[in-house]
Amino acid sequence: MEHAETDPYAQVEERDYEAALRPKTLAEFDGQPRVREQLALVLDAARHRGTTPDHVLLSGPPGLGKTTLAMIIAEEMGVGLRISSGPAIQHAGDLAAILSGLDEGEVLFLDEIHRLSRPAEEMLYLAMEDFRVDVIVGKGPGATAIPIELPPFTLVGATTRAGMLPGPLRDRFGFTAQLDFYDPADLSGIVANSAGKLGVSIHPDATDEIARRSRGTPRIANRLLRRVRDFAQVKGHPQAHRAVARAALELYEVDERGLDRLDRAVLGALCNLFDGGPVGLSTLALSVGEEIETVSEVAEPFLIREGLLVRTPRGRVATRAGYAHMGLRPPAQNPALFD
Ligand SMILES: Nc1ncnc2c1ncn2[C@@H]1O[C@H](COP(=O)(O)OP(=O)(O)OP(=O)(O)O)[C@@H](O)[C@H]1O
Repeated sequence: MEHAETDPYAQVEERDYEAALRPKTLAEFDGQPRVREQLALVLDAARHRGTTPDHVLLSGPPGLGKTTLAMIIAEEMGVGLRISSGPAIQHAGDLAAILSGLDEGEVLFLDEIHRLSRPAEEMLYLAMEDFRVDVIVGKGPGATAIPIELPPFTLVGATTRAGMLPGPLRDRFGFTAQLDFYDPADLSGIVANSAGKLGVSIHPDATDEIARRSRGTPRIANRLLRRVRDFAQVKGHPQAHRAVARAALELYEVDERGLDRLDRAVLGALCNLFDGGPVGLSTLALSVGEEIETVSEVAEPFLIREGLLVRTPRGRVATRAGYAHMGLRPPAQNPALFD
């Protein structure tokens, strides 16, 4: 999903780094106060009733803490966690195997749940509602459905696109949370905590600088912290202060507002190649050599939120602020441009 690291060794390192920094409990989870409070209530209610918590749907852009929250739910309930994802489950049989292997009370985390195949999705309806799956044996008129009882479990589904989930699936989640981008103060706290876990000495000015450039996303904040830490170490600064953070982030092409290479490429292409638009998503993605999903789910939500780009029915359009940010002058006559 994320575009930054493509080297497999770097990916493993990145995963270990993320795992080391993941908050383990709800109390350690910074930001998203509403979601935290609501989720705490869902978990408390389940503890009171002595049942498994309701199924939970988490939606929001990548890197905001969906996987982390799934892990926290299992940790807080003192149960095991199984992890899979929509694209990994090709056939309904794959899902039946996962479900029937669950232990009582376990949490099943399904990432990218909007990408489940139709038969798997239908199997999930029954599993979520009645803790049962019907396994079809045989073909044609002789086929029979063998019901398999499942232990009660909690499904935690994650999606970057809640709108793409079919209604019947969405309706079967007892609790739905939309994760929002984090504000800089929360991100600054996350960076300070992460620095503490890593034993990195960092000045609050530098955590603020990192937070401001992290696009509202903890994953990016932690990643930028790593760049700043490396830079400070290599250049021999015992403490990372603001100037060190700025120099490190400039080196890695993260600008003042947090736009990275991909964001600038998308916005630059929109302004320079397409006169500000409107242009279709697939053409725009092609022009920057990226997957459509990467552009629409990683770059665009941030550019839209910053008021630099707008999605219209006719395609993507740059705003005047977008032009200004790229240091470009908007074309005199493009009636489609937004203010
Ligand atoms: N609220 C938070 N407080 C502290 N750290 C956080 C928080 N949310 C996320 N993180 C950190 O950000 C990183 C990414 O989080 P996570 O993997 O949970 O995101 P995600 O929403 O599941 O992303 P994706 O959709 O790409 O899988 C992790 O290292 C995690 O520790």
